[in-house]
Amino acid sequence: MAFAQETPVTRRLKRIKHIIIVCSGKGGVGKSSVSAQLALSLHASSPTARVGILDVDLTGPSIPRMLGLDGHGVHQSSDGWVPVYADGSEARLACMSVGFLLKKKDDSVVWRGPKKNAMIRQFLSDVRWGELDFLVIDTPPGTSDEHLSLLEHMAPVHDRLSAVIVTTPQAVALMDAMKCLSFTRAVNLPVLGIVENMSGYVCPCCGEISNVFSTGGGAEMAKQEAVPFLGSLPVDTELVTLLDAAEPEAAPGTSYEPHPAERGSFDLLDRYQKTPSAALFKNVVDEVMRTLPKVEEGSGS
Ligand SMILES: Nc1ncnc2c1ncn2[C@@H]1O[C@H](COP(=O)(O)OP(=O)(O)OP(=O)(O)O)[C@@H](O)[C@H]1O
Ligand code: SF4
Repeated sequence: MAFAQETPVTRRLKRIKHIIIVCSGKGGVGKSSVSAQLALSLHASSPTARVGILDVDLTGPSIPRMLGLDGHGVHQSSDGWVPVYADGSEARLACMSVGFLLKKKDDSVVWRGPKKNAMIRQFLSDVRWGELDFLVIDTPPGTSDEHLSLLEHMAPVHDRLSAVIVTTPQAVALMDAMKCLSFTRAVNLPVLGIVENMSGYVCPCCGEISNVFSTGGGAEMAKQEAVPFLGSLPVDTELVTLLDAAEPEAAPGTSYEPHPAERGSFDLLDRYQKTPSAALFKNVVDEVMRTLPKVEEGSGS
């Protein structure tokens, strides 16, 4: 697609087919883990899928840890920032996060709006994503400056944008998810669907899913608001063990000292596929694939 006026942002984004913004009304409902799983599952959906994940949760970047990429840094090439690849030399799962710019992973980011806006513009204009089928964007909880900056900078590619809303089944989370949905309507951002996370509990012994608390609120909300329901994901202890403890792999007999340009070599992709969550998330991806053409067609009209 040609743009009326090519800008540094459109120059990068024109080679990205679909951009999925992951939002939640409330913190801690699993937005980052859903973003990470969406990227991992889209990557696994085809041997040629090219996926990027951009973490714009600037004050709480958790994507590097979840993908086992903590400790990596950003490498500057003559053509911009090189993302860190979570799948090693295959280079089909590219990741960029403010976490890669911090000297220490526990450093905090205390920035005002203009600095956050500049960082987001730089992520969109300077990262050498190359051709991507999907770019998944993990955003901060609620509706923030970061969301507005993203939408402003990506206005020329608005017809490729859509949102996934993550909620948990509890009433308070659903109320906040409703606010998130109102925001997407106010800014004319098409919604791919709602994911209900932490819906039930997978027994680590037998894999049976028990409904410890209420479930089904996300599906009900989707029905009432006439948006697609993408699926329910239970609390999965295997997933926590994998994503929360993900550490970069050290070569045998060495300590891990990543070079900024080094690519990830972590076997997280294979291990994720063996969790109960991966099988359930495949249904979410199937729904995403079904909904995406309808949503994008609608946004272009
Ligand atoms: N389905 C799940 N099963 C088990 N643990 C989960 C699940 N979803 C998320 N978690 C865990 O819950 C915690 C919070 O998840 P996550 O960081 O994804 O939430 P968030 O909504 O992005 O939070 P924040 O508000 O900090 O951005 C993490 O430790 C994560 O591993
Ligand atoms: S779900 Fe089955 S294995 Fe798990 S605790 Fe209950 S009875 Fe035991």
